[in-house]
Amino acid sequence: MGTSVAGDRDRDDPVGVIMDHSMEIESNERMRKENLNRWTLKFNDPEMENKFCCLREDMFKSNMVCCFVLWLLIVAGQTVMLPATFVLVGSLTAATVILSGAIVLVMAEEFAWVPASIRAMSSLLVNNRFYRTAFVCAVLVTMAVFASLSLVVCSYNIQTGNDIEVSGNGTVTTTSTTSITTGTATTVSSITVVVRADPLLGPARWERQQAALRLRHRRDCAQSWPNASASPSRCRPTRAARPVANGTVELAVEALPQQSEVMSNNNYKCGNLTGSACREFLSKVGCSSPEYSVYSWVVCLVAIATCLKLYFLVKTALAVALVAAQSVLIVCTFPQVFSRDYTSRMLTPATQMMTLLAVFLTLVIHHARLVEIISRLDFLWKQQAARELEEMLETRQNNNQLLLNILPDHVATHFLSQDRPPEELYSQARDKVGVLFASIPNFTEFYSEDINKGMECIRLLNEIIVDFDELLDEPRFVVIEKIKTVGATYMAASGLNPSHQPGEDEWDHLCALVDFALAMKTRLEDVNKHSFNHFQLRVGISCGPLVGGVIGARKPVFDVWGNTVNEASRMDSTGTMGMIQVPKETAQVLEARGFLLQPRGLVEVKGKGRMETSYVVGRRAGRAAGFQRQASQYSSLAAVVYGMVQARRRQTLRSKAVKGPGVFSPLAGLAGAVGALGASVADQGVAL
Ligand SMILES: Nc1ncnc2c1ncn2[C@@H]1O[C@H](COP(=O)(O)OP(=O)(O)OP(=O)(O)O)[C@@H](O)[C@H]1O
Repeated sequence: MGTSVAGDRDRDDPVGVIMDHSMEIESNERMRKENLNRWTLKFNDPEMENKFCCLREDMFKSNMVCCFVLWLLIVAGQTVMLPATFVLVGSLTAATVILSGAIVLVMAEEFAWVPASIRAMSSLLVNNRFYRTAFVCAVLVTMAVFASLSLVVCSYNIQTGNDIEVSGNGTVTTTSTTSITTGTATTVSSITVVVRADPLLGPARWERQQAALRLRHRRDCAQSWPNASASPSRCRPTRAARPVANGTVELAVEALPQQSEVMSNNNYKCGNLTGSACREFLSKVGCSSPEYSVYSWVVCLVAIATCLKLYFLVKTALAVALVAAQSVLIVCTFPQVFSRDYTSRMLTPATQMMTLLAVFLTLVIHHARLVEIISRLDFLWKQQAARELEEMLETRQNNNQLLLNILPDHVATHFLSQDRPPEELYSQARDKVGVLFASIPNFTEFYSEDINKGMECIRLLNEIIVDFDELLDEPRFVVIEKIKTVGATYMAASGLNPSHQPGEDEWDHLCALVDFALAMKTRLEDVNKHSFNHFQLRVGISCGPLVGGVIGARKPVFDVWGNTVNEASRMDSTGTMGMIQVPKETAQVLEARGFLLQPRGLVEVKGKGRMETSYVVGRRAGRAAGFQRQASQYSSLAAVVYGMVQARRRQTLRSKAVKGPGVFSPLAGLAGAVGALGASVADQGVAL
């Protein structure tokens, strides 16, 4: 699409704009060649074609309304320009009613008051490409057929003859008449009487001759129009007799029918009337502008073009069929209408009309092809954009998951927030935090590089650590954050997250930390049972103030520092296998909260001197853990997700173990698990 490049470039720079434009064209061209069939413009990929065909067409309704407006334009044009005969008015009214019904059907989906069955039909029409196409074709054909009926109105059969003999005293007269066949009746439209004048006739005789002629004409006129008396002007000679040549005079009388009496007939010709006489006659009978029928067809072609989403081959077929039918009407069925004497022009009316239709046909086909290409390319771009967006969201979700697994929830949230100042150092000082160091001192005895270069030992250590991690998924340990593992030492802290509101007791999290240490011991005993080992846990816990933060530009880690941390580490290193050692202050806090403690006495601690410490034996009977879970939804979801990652990882590790020893790669396993997890979380609609 080239928008990113365009975005960077100065929009006022004409060279940049031209380059962007040409890049866009080139990329569209490439996309078209790669994906679309050259002739049918269908997608090369059937699946893509299927998807495209199943798209709901939002413009269908507006296109149909547009067609209806164009029909009203045809109606207005024909009503104004053509004689308002029964056939014309009837056909236009019928077509308008039919098309109105079609529009109501199309729009029915929008209105609640329309019966449900009609709304269902409407919805089917809008959503199903096949029905939609058939419907549009039916509407366009209806428009074209009814627009063509105006031609029939212009069709009259005008015949001429010399069937009227007028004789006077001693004079011989010939007449020529023009008659119009209207339906079954033939009426005389004009009589031209040529009288050979008798030079011997005196003025009185000549007058009598004229009177006789008028009389005769009135008789013929009355025969043709029984109700001529109602409109005597019809049978009145239109001009006085005039001498023509060589002693002859011409007396012309015209009896023109009223427009309302003109009936249609398929055989139309101007008889022996030519040139201006023909045009004059036609203007009197009301069919002086047959080209308006052709203009109506042109409007029908425009209506085809307005149906933007109609498949271009269907549009082409419709337009070609319409123009072919119209050509047949012009050339074969009604040739007289378009073959009047237009000697002053270079092209006959028929040729002019055919040229006009050919030009519009070409335009409509070209437009249809362009619209089809654009809408299909647009579809491709949208598909690509949707794919990229999906990938982007997945990557983002995976990144978030990784961050949430690496950092404590509240720290990850801080780094994921949009309004965080860039390059800002994250650190936090907390007053009342618990720190735990839990090590397996006899793991070093177990570790041997003889078995698969130590991989099996690492695998077992990993199993143990994963077991400890799983404990953190329990709601009661939500206030505990794993900080890291150093060798076979597990380090965790409680009360770090400022968003965890303390309950009644601000040291609840410390109690949870001690419970966690007890649970770790139980887990390790389970591992021992299954692996026939005798690992023992040595735990040191301390509480007090510390500083937490993220350090490092590459592979940043969250860590904690301070005397409390050092003290906890020392409690571990100076502790006893299988025991939880705490300093005096921590022991007091725990004792007050129902823990059973066994004083150890004074212990020499590096850098501190002699410290009074105690062992935590467990909870006193009857004092259950009083900690109430106060996790935010965010962190509980993160815990669930993390648990799923770990479960998946364990499963992978176990299945690998069953298959045989292999190289263990925790990061690869984690990345794979996060990838799979991202999908599973997305499936469950969990928004983190
Ligand atoms: N953030 C931390 N992560 C891991 N261990 C820590 C951390 N902070 C302190 N310790 C550990 O706590 C112990 C006590 O630290 P302290 O700074 O008091 O002593 P030290 O002089 O560094 O002792 P040593 O020489 O035994 O490491 C150290 O063994 C240290 O490894």
